[in-house]
Amino acid sequence: MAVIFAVSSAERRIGFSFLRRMAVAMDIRRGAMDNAASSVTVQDSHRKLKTVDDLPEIKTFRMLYTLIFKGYLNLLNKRMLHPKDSVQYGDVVNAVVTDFIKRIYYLRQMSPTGDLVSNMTNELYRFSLEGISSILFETRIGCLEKEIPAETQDFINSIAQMFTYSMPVVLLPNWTRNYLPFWQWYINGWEGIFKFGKKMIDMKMEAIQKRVDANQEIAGEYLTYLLSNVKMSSKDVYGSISELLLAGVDTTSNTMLWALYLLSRDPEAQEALYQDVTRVLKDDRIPTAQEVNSMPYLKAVIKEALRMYPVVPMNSRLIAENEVVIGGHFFPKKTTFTLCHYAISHDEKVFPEPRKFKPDRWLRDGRTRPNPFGSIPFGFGVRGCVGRRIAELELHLAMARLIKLFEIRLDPTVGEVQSLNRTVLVPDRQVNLHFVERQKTSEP
Ligand code: HEM
Repeated sequence: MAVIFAVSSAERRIGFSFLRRMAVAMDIRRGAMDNAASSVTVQDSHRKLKTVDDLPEIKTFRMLYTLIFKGYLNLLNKRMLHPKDSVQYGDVVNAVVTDFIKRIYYLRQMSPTGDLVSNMTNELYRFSLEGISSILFETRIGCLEKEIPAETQDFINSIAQMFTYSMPVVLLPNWTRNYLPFWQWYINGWEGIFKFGKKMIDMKMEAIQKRVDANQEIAGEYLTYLLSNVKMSSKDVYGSISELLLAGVDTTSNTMLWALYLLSRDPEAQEALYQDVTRVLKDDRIPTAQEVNSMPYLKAVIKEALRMYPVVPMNSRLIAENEVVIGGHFFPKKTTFTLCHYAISHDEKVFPEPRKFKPDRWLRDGRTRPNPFGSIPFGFGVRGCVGRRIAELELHLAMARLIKLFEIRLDPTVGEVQSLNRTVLVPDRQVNLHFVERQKTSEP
């Protein structure tokens, strides 16, 4: 039995319920729950304060809902959700991985031991932001350069500012906004994010227009597709790109961090991963997105890291229309269910030895595999994660190349890392890793 937190917004009271984990997961699969997410509550509370148009973050929520109700999400999904679509971003992601590896070499050289990279959270954040920006904006923004361009640094600071103050903004009563500075700092963060996003999108629009004027073919990936698709207004493009940008950075970077941390403590798993990758990549070639499909252990490592540290540890569903009985408990209409992915994916009935890193449990080699709904780190259904395939592509391509080049060892000063829930699951301390080079290769 897991503790699943159920909030009844209809009766404006909070209740706790003991539910069977799988019962809730199964109901999501059957689509018993509505598709609205919990952010509605935040939207409603903001709406009381000012009109929707006055507030940048309301615009974001509203745009997300517009995207869903106008069917735009399908448009975004079309370009992202399916493995065959995400494959087209393989080269873009690989170019970012190349620069990330260059940076790892540079940082190692600068370290006293010649192989240490400190503060991996920070380095992986740069990697993820560069990765998702290069997909969304179709241009590089310089996060992996030795000196980050000032404009990009402002953008990074704005994201941090918005996240830092989102907590006090949600927790404090609305009247405090006139007296305390948090609300304004939070809004300023959003403004910085939109300013950067808008500039990137406008630049792309200008380039597309020039090509149209010159009767040239329009070539490009994600943004070009959205901008040249008549169904979507530029305002909706600004909103959706900003949303994707925010959702795609901390999630991917922290998952990569947990996977590297787990591997650094498990030389056997690391060796199995090395064998899996080198079996496919016999020379110094860069793996393609398709080749990753022939690396089952690599995929299993990422699945297991997401099971142990589901980076989005909770997500919600609102049952809007019907009352339901789950696990013998009655829930009225308009009950918001918050699923605790962390509790679900540590159920020992589904995952024996749940606290042990065992990528093998995911292998399709004849063994009984866990119930696929035992771990659903990307959520499920129409409101499941839009960026799943992009995230997996980034994680798989980066991990394959890192493990081929280096043996990863945890710096002994780090100790046992605990996870903290800060909306995403983050480490409770700075994680430093030694990247011990395996052999000389043609990588920089
Ligand atoms: C390891 C990486 C990631 C994990 C574990 C993750 C997990 C999740 C989860 C659990 C949800 C809620 C799903 C639900 O309610 O059923 C979600 C939603 C979402 N994710 Fe991700 N995510 C990741 C990476 C990304 C990336 C890279 C992007 C962007 C490219 C992205 C974009 C989104 C968006 C836009 C939503 C909202 C979808 C909606 O509300 O309909 N995510 N993600």
